[in-house]
Amino acid sequence: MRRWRFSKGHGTQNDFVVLLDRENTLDMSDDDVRWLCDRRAGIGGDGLLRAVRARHVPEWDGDPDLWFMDYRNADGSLAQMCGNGVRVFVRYLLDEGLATGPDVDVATRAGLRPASVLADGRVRVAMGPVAVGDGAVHVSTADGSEFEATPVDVGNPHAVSFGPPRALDLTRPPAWAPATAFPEGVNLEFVETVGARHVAMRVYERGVGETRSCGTGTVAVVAASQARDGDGDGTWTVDVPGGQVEVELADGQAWLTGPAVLVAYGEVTLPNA
Ligand SMILES: N[C@@H](CCC[C@H](N)C(=O)O)C(=O)O
Repeated sequence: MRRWRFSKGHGTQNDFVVLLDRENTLDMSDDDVRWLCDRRAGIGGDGLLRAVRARHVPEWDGDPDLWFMDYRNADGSLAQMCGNGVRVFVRYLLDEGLATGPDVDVATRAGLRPASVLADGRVRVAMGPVAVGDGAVHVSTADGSEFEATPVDVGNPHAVSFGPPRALDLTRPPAWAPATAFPEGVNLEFVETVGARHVAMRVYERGVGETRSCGTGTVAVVAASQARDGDGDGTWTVDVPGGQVEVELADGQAWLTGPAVLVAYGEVTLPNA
């Protein structure tokens, strides 16, 4: 019988199961991830964060003593980065006494992500470089809406469509073309302007479906908006269905600030493999 301790947390209602696997002994399968993230049969979450010492991760060549955030989407797939996940991960490490704050460096598949807990409890993460791609990708949603989306790389792939997102049908996966633009899939954001440096968005996440927030998606949306408007560097407010975050852009680098909440600790018995 496999019985694992877990936590459950969220960042602007993008929610995660969190597991501690210090010495990489859990032997977690993709089926385990899917079951843990299942909202009816398991615990439920948009994704899973496994905390493992970086020395056990072959693709990590930085400080081996850091905590590595092994992020999985709810469908079991790996992703390079998760902006809301990093904030929740930092909150988890601090609450569990696994790191000391207010500054915590997190190793991810997209590289090092230095984070700081602010006086108001929010977590600010250095998200690294953001690259807005040339050209456009065609995106269409289930209700028949059509967009020319801007590709943006935030360590993971995004395509940002401009137009009021409220009425879009995101219960079914949007289509995008050409397929060669994103051979490993893409996260799709739909954004509208609310005011000066203030936008609202919805997102359809690769490996998950529509979620109530996506941290890397908010960064992609701000970078695409800045490029479109020819705006200078600065701080933007992004409304998502699950709350609000701040994104700062300066010299092609981004910082993401938002809440990180842990709501439960427990023990879970996994079904037999
Ligand atoms: N929700 C995350 C992004 C998670 C990964 C994404 N679905 C992908 O596959 O790239 C965030 O907050 O950034």
